[in-house]
Formats: sequence, C-alpha cells, structure tokens
Amino acid sequence: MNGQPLTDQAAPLRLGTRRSALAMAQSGMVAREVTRVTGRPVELVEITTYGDVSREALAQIGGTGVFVSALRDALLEGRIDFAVHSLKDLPTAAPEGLVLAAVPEREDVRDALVSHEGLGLEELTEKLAGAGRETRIGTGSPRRAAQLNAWAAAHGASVVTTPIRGNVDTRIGFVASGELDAVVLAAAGLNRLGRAGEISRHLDPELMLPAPGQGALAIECTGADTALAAALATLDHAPTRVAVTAERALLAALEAGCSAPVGALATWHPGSGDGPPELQLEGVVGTVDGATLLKMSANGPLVLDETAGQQAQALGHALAARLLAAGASTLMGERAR
Ligand SMILES: NCc1[nH]cc(CCC(=O)O)c1CC(=O)O
Repeated sequence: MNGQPLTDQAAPLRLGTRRSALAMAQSGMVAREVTRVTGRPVELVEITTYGDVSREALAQIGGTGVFVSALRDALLEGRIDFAVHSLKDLPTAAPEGLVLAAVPEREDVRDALVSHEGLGLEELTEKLAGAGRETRIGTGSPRRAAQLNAWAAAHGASVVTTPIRGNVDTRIGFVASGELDAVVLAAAGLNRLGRAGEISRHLDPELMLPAPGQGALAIECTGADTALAAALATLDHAPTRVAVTAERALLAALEAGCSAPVGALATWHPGSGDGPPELQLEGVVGTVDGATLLKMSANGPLVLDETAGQQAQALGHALAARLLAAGASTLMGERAR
C-alpha cells in the first residue's frame, strides 16, 4: 500500500463546531463516531458564527445561514477537515465546493414545552386564566408562535407569544425567574445536552410541526479528501437523509428561510402488502398571529435506492405547489425575488 504517510493518518482530524453547549455536545458525539470509523483522534475547533455574536432577532437575520457561514469558510480555507451543523440551521441552497457527507440518524423531532410547574399547555392556560391572566410563552421562532397562537385560538385560551433568544440556560431561565410561563425548545437539543428531565411536555406534531430538518445533524466537508468523505458517509442514515430531503425541498420551493413560519415533517410508514414503505410529508404555513394556518400532507411509496433523494424532492415540491396554490406565499408575506 502506498497511502498517506503514517504521520498524517495519526494526526487528529479537525472538526469545526460552534461553541454553544449544544453544538459542543453534538459535535462531541460525532467526534466519537468519527474516531470509531477512522481510528483517528478528532479535535474540536471552535468557530464563532455571526448568529452567536449578533443580538438581532433571528427572525430578522435568519434564513441566510448565520450559524453556518463561518464554519463553511473554515472548511473552504482548510482550517478544519469537516463541520457539524444542526441541519435545521442549514440554508437549503447547496453550497459550492462542499458536500453533505452524512446525515446521521435523527433524534426526537418534536418541540418541547418547558413550563411553570411542569404543566402542559392546557393546564397551564386554564390555571392562569383562573388567576385572571394570559399565558406568556417565549419563542423566537415565527413557526412556533404561529402554531401556538393557532392552538390558543382553537382552544379559547389566552396566549401571548414573546420573542426570546439565547442559549438553553437563558431561555429556560425566563421560566425559572417567572418572567415567562413557558418556553418552547427543540426536544433534540435538550436530549443531547442530557437535560431531557427539564422537559415538561413534548408537543405533538399535530399541534406543532417541527422545523424542516429539526433533530438531525449535518456533517459537511469539501470532499477533497476522498478517504475522509467515504468514512464520514458511513455515519449516514438513509431514512433520515431522505426524510429531511423532502422537508427541505418543501421549504426551498416555498422560498422560505429558516425563520419563516413554516413547519414540515416527513415520517416513514409501512407500505401496503409487499409494497415499498411510504414517506408521509406534512407541511404547515401560517401567519405568526395564528389566525390562519394552512396545513397539508402528501405521501408516496418510496424505495430507498439511489433515486430516493429525487423522489423525496419531488414529494416536497408537489406539496409546496399545493400549499402555494392555496395561498401560502401571501401568508408568509411578500418575498423579494
Ligand atoms: N435554531 C437554533 C437551533 N438549531 C437546532 C436546535 C435544536 C437541535 C435540533 O433541532 O437538532 C436549535 C435550538 C432550538 O430550536 O431549541
């Protein structure tokens, strides 16, 4: 064999990551997996992204990869060997010069409520209504606000959604301090931080469709090191990759960014008889005040072969076309073209 010199093989691989507790936790998990499949040590290289330093509301700055661009620059400049992102923070446009080497198996896709006294939405709003006041729920996400407000309207509950930002401690801190009655966070994040015990209730996707790609990670590299790309590819989980492909195709076709009030969830179901499994894609678009929620689903048999990605994209595009025909773009607000 005349592969790379031994010293290179033994050199640590450089994993680029954001420095938040959540990013470090999920990057640490990926690092252990990469060491397992390559036999090489992995060192974490902390990169500060614009999303980490800007105090602007995400709804204002989001949609253009504010958590991602600095990591991609580091990849393209050769300062790191691969990057780990939360898939839901990745813009849908494929970046020049980079490959999505792997989408590992997804964590819990659901959003979670962390509330005063651990109450569920119904009990919480009823209790506070009894005390003569509205329920204040913190979330910086228009998608979550839209669906919370729609739930409140349907249940005759008085809910006020308040934009918040910050890391998990900051957000949960608003509930602990009594400033807010509840906050909504991704269950996957709390699980990966070992803080699942702080979840009061998981929100059923019926009530709260997650963000496209929620709960999944993305491992990105340049592909120049083909041996590394091949090793990373062994961490790919095809059912997850195909599901998030459908969700992201829907998002892309709606021309919505990660900060738009759009939810999507693709789930696998057994096919009929001997047929292939079915991929079901649900999508929601709404107004932040929850006055209108447009919710639709599409499904189709899908074989997990080399055309699976295209089939999933077609499913996402078809659902987007139906949502747009029903007026989705008006709901999301006029977009620059
Ligand atoms: N927008 C920030 C972000 N990106 C990914 C997650 C959670 C983890 C995941 O979805 O994989 C979070 C925090 C949150 O939504 O509570």
